[in-house]
Amino acid sequence: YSKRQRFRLPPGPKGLPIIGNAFDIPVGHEWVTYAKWSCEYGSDIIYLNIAGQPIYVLNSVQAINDLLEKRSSNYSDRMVMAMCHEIVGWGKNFAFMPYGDFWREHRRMFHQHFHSDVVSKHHIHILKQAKDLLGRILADPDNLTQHLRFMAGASILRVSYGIDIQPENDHYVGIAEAAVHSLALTGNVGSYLVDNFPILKYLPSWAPGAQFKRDGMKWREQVNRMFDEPFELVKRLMAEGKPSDSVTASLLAGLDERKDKPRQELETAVKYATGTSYVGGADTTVSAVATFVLAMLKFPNVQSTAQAELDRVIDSGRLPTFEERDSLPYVTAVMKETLRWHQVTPLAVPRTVTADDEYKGYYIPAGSLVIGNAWAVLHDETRYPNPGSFDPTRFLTSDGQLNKSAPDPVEACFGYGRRLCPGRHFAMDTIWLNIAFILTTLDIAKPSDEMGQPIEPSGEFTSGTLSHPVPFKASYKPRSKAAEVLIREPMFYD
Ligand code: HEM
Repeated sequence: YSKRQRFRLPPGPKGLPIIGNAFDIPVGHEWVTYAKWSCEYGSDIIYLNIAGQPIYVLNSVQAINDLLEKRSSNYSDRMVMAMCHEIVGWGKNFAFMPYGDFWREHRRMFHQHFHSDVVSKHHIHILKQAKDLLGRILADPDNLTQHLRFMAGASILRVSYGIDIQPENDHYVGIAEAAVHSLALTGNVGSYLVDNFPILKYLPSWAPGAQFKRDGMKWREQVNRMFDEPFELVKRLMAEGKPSDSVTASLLAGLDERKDKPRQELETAVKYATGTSYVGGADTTVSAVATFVLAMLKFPNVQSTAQAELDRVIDSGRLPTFEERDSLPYVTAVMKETLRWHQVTPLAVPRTVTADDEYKGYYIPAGSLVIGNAWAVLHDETRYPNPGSFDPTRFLTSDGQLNKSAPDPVEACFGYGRRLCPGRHFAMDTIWLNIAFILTTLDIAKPSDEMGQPIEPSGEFTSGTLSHPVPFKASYKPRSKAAEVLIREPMFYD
């Protein structure tokens, strides 16, 4: 009896011998099923096991705070996946590095250039790309995702390496996109047999059945190019006495004072830390701004209320600035609601447990995978009533100011504890400004079909670590002649 008590596990679907819950886990939108199970089993912590790998899904803000925040030192490790991290080389991305000193070095370097007090030095690049986006949308309204990718990729590459990318077929974007493609193919636990049986990684590439090794080596080259090429460019320019104004150049310059570690080791950390920013920052921002546009189609009253606020605060003929953020609480609430309504990363990035633990009388062995279900937290009716509705007023007081005591989606949408997204300030500034620029200048509406009927967006989202709105059509019209001029005229940051 005492042994059974000691190894008591949380409730969850029963599963089959050996393979466990392999067939219970839904193929898509797992976050919704996990939240449903949580209600059905009456437990905010759910247990699953896939072929012997224990998985704990946390479905409440309390469980997430208790484990991923308060016991962060035990819950900050990542699972090493043989295919993605080792063979293809995505282990260079510090978001996937095991918890420890090596990861800490990268995180510290990244933090120096993206924490809340310094992120404003990147505003000029965010402004330029947000303004550029307006013209692109207007010129080619059917390719929103492509324009958002340009906006996000261009600002992160400029900030990280000082690279101004070409409007079409840019070399560095091409390299990064090719590399990121392999992350989508290999990044999910269980996509490759070698993840469950790591011994297979020692198979030679030529061996029958080792196609994964051959693919892996090809993808590895792309990943290496993504980390190496822009970094080498910055180094070359520095050697020629023409250092770029960039995070990489600044971190490299700072290494001259470091005597605690060999130079080569520190340079590698700079390379990996800045290389991670494109992967962490490009697609995530794309998803968030696309979600905002989708919400404007489905909730036109929100769009008009936000535009009324902008018209009140911003004189006609100019764009909002970051300095005016405090005077635009409704626009800020739209950004918060965008991040809450649908999460870019509904299950964040899973953790592994370093040492055996116990929570609410349940046993959590070392090596378990722990998933914080951000979607469940941000759709918890007790904290966010009527969670399916896009309602920015949930973050406002009755007199229209930001309500400091309302729950904030940042509690879950950027992850948790020591591995909380370090790019969140940059991300929120980018999303806020793009929302403010779009609402100031453009009216977003459902386009009409041949019969003149409005085309409804499906309102669906893709599955995977990163979730995007399924592509939808929208029409965009300048809100006035002045807005049209504003979009076309160069600004001081162009
Ligand atoms: C809407 C935008 C974004 C969302 C929703 C998002 C979300 C996340 C999440 C959920 C994690 C994992 C946290 C955890 O394990 O608990 C993460 C990690 C990370 N993010 Fe973001 N992110 C966004 C934008 C960015 C941007 C713009 C950057 C870079 C400028 C960035 C850089 C990173 C890095 C470097 C990590 C790894 C942190 C670590 O493992 O220590 N992210 N992000």
